[in-house]
Amino acid sequence: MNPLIEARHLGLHYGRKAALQDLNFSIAPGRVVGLLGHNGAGKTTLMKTLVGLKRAQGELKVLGLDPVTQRGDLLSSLCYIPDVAVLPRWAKVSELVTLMGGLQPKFSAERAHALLRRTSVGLNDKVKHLSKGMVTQLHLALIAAIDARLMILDEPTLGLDVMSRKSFYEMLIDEWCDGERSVLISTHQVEEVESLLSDVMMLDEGRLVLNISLEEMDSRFVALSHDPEAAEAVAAGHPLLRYRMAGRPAALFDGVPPETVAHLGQRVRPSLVDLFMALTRKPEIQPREG
Ligand SMILES: Nc1ncnc2c1ncn2[C@@H]1O[C@H](COP(=O)(O)OP(=O)(O)OP(=O)(O)O)[C@@H](O)[C@H]1O
Repeated sequence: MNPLIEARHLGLHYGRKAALQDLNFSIAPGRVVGLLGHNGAGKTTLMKTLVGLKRAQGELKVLGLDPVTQRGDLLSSLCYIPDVAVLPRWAKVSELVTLMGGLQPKFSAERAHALLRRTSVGLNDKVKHLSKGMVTQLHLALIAAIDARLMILDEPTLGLDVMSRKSFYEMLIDEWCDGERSVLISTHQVEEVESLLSDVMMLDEGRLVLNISLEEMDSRFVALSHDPEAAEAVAAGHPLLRYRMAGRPAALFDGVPPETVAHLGQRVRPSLVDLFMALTRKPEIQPREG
């Protein structure tokens, strides 16, 4: 199957600042990919590049098209919610549905109505009277009613409470993902999205430090939960990260822990958050030695 996104040696500078550095990746159909990274890691820049709002060096094909020179064609098969997404406050929901129908040939008003029935947003409501969570649900309903192959969401649930975030992701997975379409979602809610994702891409200061399926992640990374007395001996095995898991010290290894330390604790499954911390930690959050 042809990948929906194919990027080779992507790089982008803002003046002297390297925002994206030599990124190589592809996204196949039917994937739900999480794009994780600290503030300023380059997530928004990458997403803008994928939708043709920024021009990067290197080779990039999205749905087989060049996002800058073939942007018009690309936007007919791609949905994108930017991090600063806004809907016109004066508009009624029904007016937005009509507007979308005029703008997007692959938009289905019927589908939008069906999606909106899952939410507490009414067709006669005005955007300015909706809560932040309702506006986000409305936005997703409008975007998910487009029969596209790829959806790009930049921190779609920012500022929403936990219930609104949950219902947003439920609607996305139940109503839009069909095994053929792919979604790329950037988020800081690493714990919450872990169960939704098929793959994860981690950016750190513009570099792709991990690009892996959740299945591969499970088989590749191992955490060792151990007694406090074993801390020094475990540290000698050069783990990626030392941290605490369920109140006990733990160490995260890329691959099986070395024989010298494997017997010192119990092997446990590391979470995505553990891995994120290990691969992208900033000096201020590194565990203290000793
Ligand atoms: N228009 C711009 N001009 C100059 N520098 C920029 C511009 N936009 C972003 N940057 C810089 O590029 C880097 C990547 O920024 P970007 O917004 O892509 O990160 P991000 O991962 O989306 O961050 P956040 O999680 O805070 O939204 C940062 O160092 C940022 O300061």
